[in-house]
Amino acid sequence: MNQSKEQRILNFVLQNAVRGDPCSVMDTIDKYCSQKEWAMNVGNEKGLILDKTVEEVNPSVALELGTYCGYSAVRIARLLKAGARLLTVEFNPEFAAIAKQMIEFAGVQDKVKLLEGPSEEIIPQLKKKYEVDTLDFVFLDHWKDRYAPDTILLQECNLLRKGSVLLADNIIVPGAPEFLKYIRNNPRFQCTNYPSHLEYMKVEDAMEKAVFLG
Ligand SMILES: O=C(NCCCOCn1ccc2cnccc21)c1cc(-c2ccc(F)cc2)cc(O)c1O
Ligand SMILES: [Mg+2]
Repeated sequence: MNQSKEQRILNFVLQNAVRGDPCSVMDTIDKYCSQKEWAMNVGNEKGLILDKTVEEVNPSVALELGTYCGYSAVRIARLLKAGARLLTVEFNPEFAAIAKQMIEFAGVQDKVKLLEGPSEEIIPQLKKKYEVDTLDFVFLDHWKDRYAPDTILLQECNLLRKGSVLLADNIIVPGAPEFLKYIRNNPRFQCTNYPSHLEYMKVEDAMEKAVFLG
């Protein structure tokens, strides 16, 4: 049975990247997806915005919604301090299996917990089942129409504290209009927009940072 694009990306990494070297894994994925097959990794341009935000927050507990092949999980985990952890949620079992191998090859598996399932089921489990108190950082990169409802759900589950930082991908393409409307009109969030480009393309995109004010 012929391979999926995600399997081809993983194979290219296994054959060309340096095991245990997260930057080598990121660069190899970016090389494949810019030269051979486009894929929806956050990429290096928006990835630098993600890096700066993670370094600024220096989270002890981070959540990612939308693992895909594990590119941004590796990107985030490589910057985490000793003892800090990333919980990353993937809905698609095939993608989760690819991401697990990607994360292990990069050598960041001790910092990453990959959770399979829909965000609306997993978010309410974070406190009790996954021993989370509050989240310092949340990267939203899953279904764009889930950004707003999941931001509301995070608040309802008391998972945000004063200063928690949300960073959302794809504000322009594919777009998250309901999220923008919700977050920019909400006095409990301080928002910042970061213009950029769609991964591997000359198409405009942007990220939105939202700091929870408590
Ligand atoms: O669609 C995108 N991402 C989402 C994947 C499914 O996520 C589903 N999913 C993952 C966890 C999870 C948890 N609960 C529910 C659903 C959950 C996405 C799409 C594009 C894109 C841009 C231009 C195009 F022409 C075509 C596509 C770019 C991106 O950067 C993206 O992130
Ligand atoms: Mg994205």
